Amino acid sequence: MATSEASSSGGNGQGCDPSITYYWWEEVAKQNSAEEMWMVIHGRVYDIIRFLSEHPGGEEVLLIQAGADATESFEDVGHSPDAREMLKQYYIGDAHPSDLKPKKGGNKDPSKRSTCKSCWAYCILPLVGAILVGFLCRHFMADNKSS
Ligand code: HEM
Repeated sequence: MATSEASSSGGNGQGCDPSITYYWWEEVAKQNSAEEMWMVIHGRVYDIIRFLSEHPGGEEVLLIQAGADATESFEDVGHSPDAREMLKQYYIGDAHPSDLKPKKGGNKDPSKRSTCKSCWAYCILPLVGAILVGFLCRHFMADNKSS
């Protein structure tokens, strides 16, 4: 179960409801053991350890999503309203609204860098092309004049 230490983790941030326990993504990721297994679905944190063996879709799929955001996988399956109702009994709090969700496949910086790279390519390449065409035109015009 959630510890009081975990539950005090920053419920006083901007736009936070004092009646809700907020968890940082880092904390959620750590709760991935035989005693506690947390996952986030639509920004809400669930401790699904009691549900593991009962899940009609099997334990395996839940284990893969443990400690992470399972929203996409949960929705992909097209769970029934009953399944959504069941979620409530495992709810322990919300993912902290001011915490950034960890991205799959690395942090934000590399993707930022690649965006910048492509931006440079988009700006510089046409410029170099235009200069090259200008030089070629001048070269051919000079050739025509001299002959
Ligand atoms: C705590 C969260 C979850 C609950 C309460 C839950 C509940 C259920 C329930 C009740 C069913 C039976 C079918 C239905 O009523 O929709 C089901 C099936 C299934 N669930 Fe979940 N589920 C959860 C999370 C997940 C996640 C994260 C996945 C990831 C892929 C998943 C994959 C599946 C699959 C593959 C089936 C079988 C679907 C089928 O046989 O057609 N579930 N789940």
